[in-house]
Amino acid sequence: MLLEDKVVLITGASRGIGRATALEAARQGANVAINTYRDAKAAAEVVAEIEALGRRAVAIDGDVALPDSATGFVSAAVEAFGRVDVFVSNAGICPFHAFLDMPVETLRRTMEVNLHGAYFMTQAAANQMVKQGEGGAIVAISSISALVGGEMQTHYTPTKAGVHSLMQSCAVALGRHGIRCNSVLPGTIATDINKDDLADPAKREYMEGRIPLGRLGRPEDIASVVAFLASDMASYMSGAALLVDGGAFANFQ
Ligand SMILES: NC(=O)C1=CN([C@@H]2O[C@H](COP(=O)(O)OP(=O)(O)OC[C@H]3O[C@@H](n4cnc5c(N)ncnc54)[C@H](OP(=O)(O)O)[C@@H]3O)[C@@H](O)[C@H]2O)C=CC1
Ligand SMILES: C[C@H](O)[C@@H]1OC(=O)[C@H](O)[C@@H]1O
Repeated sequence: MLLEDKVVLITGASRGIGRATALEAARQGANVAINTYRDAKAAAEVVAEIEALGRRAVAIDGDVALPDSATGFVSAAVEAFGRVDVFVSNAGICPFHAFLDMPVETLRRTMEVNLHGAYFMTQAAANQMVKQGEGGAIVAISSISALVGGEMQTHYTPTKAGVHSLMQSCAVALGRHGIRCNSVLPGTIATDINKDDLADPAKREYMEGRIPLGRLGRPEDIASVVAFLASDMASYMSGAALLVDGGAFANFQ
């Protein structure tokens, strides 16, 4: 097992990639603290699924856009499990919208959840790891969108480039403490975040057609890579970005 007896914290773990990552961490032997936001029922289900795998879990409610949610999440996790070994910054939103009439509030909220949220949470987790003095691993879910644009994602793609950049700078800032910081760049993974966008059969077919492996990603495709980066198997990786997209980025023509 890659994460035996580690304490793993994950934001936005009620569903999608966060949920799959929480379950994979438990399968790999970790006890898991999940941050959730609006869906207490889904949070309770994830906790029950982790417990069914024989590991311990707690769910802590909080909007990642608020600095207090970060300190609250980390202190609740430490209260439950005594320490933090791995932090996964996953929570994110992507309300598709055109550029020319982007509502200010949509731009602001996307920046605050995706980028400020990753910043506050990473900072709180890192402070706990530094206090423990035994290093740690931080993995942020960035995106293929850190590298390429999207017509309806002008507010979103900069946050994903920012998350990747945050991990690079944190790798520099935290290396002396033995804390590794890396990002994962998923391609198109079928989750609720793009359910409406991909409900258009033409858009779905186009996106699938871009992928050499011939299918959209599944949350589990990302969870296994996060587990690897969080584990000692990746002990000399820091400041790196792993693209997990079925080959989509490489497919120019
Ligand atoms: N799916 C994809 O194709 C890709 C996704 N990503 C990134 O992966 C991450 C996860 O997305 P994905 O699983 O697809 O999407 P989902 O919509 O399935 O899940 C998003 C999760 O984030 C949580 N969340 C949203 N806002 C907040 C908030 N303010 N505070 C705390 N939690 C919040 C949601 O909680 P709640 O249930 O309460 O709303 C939910 O658990 C995102 O950062 C996304 O940008 C990157 C590349 C591709
Ligand atoms: C929400 C998008 O469908 C998804 O998220 C990303 O980061 C990529 O742009 C994916 O296509």
